[in-house]
This record gives sequence, C-alpha cells and structure tokens, in this order.
Amino acid sequence: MAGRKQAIYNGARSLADNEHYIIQIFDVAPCGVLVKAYRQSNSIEIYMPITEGELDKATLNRSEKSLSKLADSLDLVEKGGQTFLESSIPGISKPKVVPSGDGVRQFIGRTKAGDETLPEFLTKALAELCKEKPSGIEAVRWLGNWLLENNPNQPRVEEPSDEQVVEEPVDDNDFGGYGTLLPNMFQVVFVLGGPGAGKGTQCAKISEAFSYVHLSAGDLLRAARQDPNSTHGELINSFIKEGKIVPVDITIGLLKAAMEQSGKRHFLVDGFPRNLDNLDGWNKHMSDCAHVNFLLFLATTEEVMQDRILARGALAAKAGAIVRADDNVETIKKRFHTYLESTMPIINHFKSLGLCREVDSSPPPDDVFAEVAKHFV
Ligand SMILES: Nc1ncnc2c1ncn2[C@@H]1O[C@H](COP(=O)(O)OP(=O)(O)OP(=O)(O)O)[C@@H](O)[C@H]1O
Ligand SMILES: O=c1ccn([C@@H]2O[C@H](COP(=O)(O)O)[C@@H](O)[C@H]2O)c(=O)[nH]1
Repeated sequence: MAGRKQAIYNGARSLADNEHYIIQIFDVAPCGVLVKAYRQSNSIEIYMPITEGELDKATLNRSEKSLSKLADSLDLVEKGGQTFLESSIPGISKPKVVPSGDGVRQFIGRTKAGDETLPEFLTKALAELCKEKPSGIEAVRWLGNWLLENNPNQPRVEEPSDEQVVEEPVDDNDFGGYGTLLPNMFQVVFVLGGPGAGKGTQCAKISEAFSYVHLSAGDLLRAARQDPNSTHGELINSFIKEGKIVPVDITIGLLKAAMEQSGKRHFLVDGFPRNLDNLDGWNKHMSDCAHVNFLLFLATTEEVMQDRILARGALAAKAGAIVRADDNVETIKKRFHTYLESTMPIINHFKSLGLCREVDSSPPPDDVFAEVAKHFV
C-alpha cells in the first residue's frame, strides 16, 4: 500500500544507528497512518503502523505540523533481536515483539487454560476426540463443541466483572506495569509503606470499592504460623518477632496458593515485596502468571507509624484480643530498621521504573482513601 499511495509527509534524518533514513508517512484512513523509514545505505525499510486511536491519544492529526512532530519523535529501538521504529510521543504504543520460531512454542507453552497450560488442555481435547471417534466434518464439529464447553476461560455468570477483563484483548502499552501482561494473568498492585502506615486499612477500602482481593503477606504468614500442618511455624514466628523478613519461598508459596484458590484475577498484595530477595522470588516464581500494574506507596512519618502501632496494640489488649507479637516498642524499632534498609530500596526501584504511586497516609483514613482511589479509577 505504501508503495502505491502518495506519502502525506516526506522527510529525512539520521536515527539511532547514525544511518541516514528517508521518513515517509502514508495516510491509511480509516485505520490510521503508516510510517516508513527507508535506510539509504542498504535499502532496508522499517514500517510502523499508527492507529486512529493512538493519533487521538497523542493529539496528532494529519496537518504538516503534526506529521513533522511525529517524524521528529521517531527513533530505532532493538527488542528481541529485532529493530523497530518507536515514537517518544505519549499515546503512541511501543513496539511489541511478536513471538516467532521457538518463541511461539514458549508463548503457547506458558499460556494458561485454567489450571492447565494450553498444550495440556488441547491434548486433553484430542484425547477425548479419539475416545468418541467421530468421522469427517463431525470430528471437527465435535472438537469445536468440546473446546467451547470445556474452555476454562469462558465467561462465568458468577464472575462477570473479573471475567470481562480477562476476555478483553489486553494492550501492554496502554497498561504499562511490571512484567508482561498476557490474557488470564493475575493482575497485582503491590502495597508498601512502613509498619503501621495504614496499608491494611487502605487495602480494605480499595478491595471494597474496586473489587480487588486483599492479600496481606503478613496475615498469611501469621496464619501459617498457627497452622499445625505448616512446617515453617517456628521459623516464621522467630522472624516476625525480630522484625526480619521471612525467606521468600515461604511467602510466595502462601501468596500464590491464596491467589489460585480465590478464583479471582485482581489482587492487592499488601506488605510485599519487602526486600530484594522478595522481588527476585516474585520475578522467578510469578512473572509468568502475574503482572504488577503498579506499586502503591503509603508514606508517613516514623512518629505517626509508631503511635498507630502502639494504639493498635493497646486497643487489642483492652478488648481482650490477641496483641500482635511485633506491636511493641522493641520490635517496632527493628521493623523500622528493616523497612528503611530493605524495603525503601524496593520502593525506590519502582519509582525509577515510573511505577510507584505515592500517597501521604498521615491524614485520617477517609481522606487518605480519597487520594488512593484516584489511582484505581
Ligand atoms: N489514616 C489513619 N489515621 C489514623 N489511624 C490510622 C490510619 N490508618 C490506619 N490507622 C490505624 O493505625 C493502625 C495501623 O493501621 P494498619 O493496620 O492499616 O497499618 P499497616 O500498615 O497495615 O500496619 P502493619 O504493617 O503493622 O501491618 C490501625 O490501628 C489503624 O486503625
Ligand atoms: O512479605 C512479608 C510480609 C511480612 N513479613 C513479616 O511479617 C511481619 C509483619 O508484617 P505486616 O505486613 O506488618 O503485617 C513483618 O515485620 C515481617 O517480619 C515478611 O517476612 N514478609
């Protein structure tokens, strides 16, 4: 199409490889525009389609000024061993690596169909087909019906809002976030802040207002500590009393099991990842099944946090409830130390990725929530 159509923009410039390129933009309305960069030295052409939606988001039109701005914003990027054109204008999607060759096999291999991978699901379907032995076109019809009936990803009546999201095509670029977002993945917001910053309080409000499942890593560890079947009870106990961070394999095991058992897709992971070991463990065990949308950071002073924790302990004691083993001045000091030394670098890491949403959690709970909610709408 680009070859036969008249370009609506023609220009020339050097790109990141210091080679000279002819840049042309073709109008392919109503689909959008097509950018072509032609490397003169070896006649290589690189194309970049831009949809009408992206043009709208980027507030670009087909005027000479807009097209020139678009052409000036382009550069080359390398992804997955391929060279793409990329625009620095917000609203225009970043190029995606389309799996090919062995990448296709890996992509299909890790795509989930319920609790199974896609190849496992398809193997089961073919095994059922062999048992039934329909012939001719009937075999195709039978297999189609079986896949439709047994597809674990089809919308379920009891989960309309979550499933609706799962069914929609997901655009990683619109979404941003940490890790690759594939259909059916868990979607996660990490919630961090110092001890007593109000993470649990805000998570309760978010989960109520926005249908997220609240998973507190601390609560899961405390529950596992009490579980007579858990082999880690004593270890967890000693780590919590010392304000130290429990080895990640234990915490990830609890988080992953809770996510899978919930049958839901959207989670607030409260109080995790608390250190580099936690983040590495997450990347190792969860990156193929979970996408982190952003990190919510509840920030307040050490004084406020200490007052809140001590008040929480006093209130529990007064009510005859169990006082947390770490809600005492001695352990609070150790928890602050761990927070500053190990957790702040994780928060700063997410800041550097542009994925940290910070809210001052010093005001009363409802005022904090009014700010927090802005990040979820
Ligand atoms: N904005 C707020 N203003 C006043 N008190 C608050 C506020 N947010 C939470 N609290 C109170 O402070 C105490 C600690 O809050 P919360 O349990 O939500 O914090 P947390 O960050 O989850 O703590 P931890 O890390 O110790 O689990 C609770 O008693 C809670 O009721
Ligand atoms: O990922 C985690 C979360 C928590 N811990 C330990 O539990 C306590 C209490 O956690 P809260 O989030 O404040 O309820 C924390 O001090 C750690 O000792 C953990 O090890 N890993």
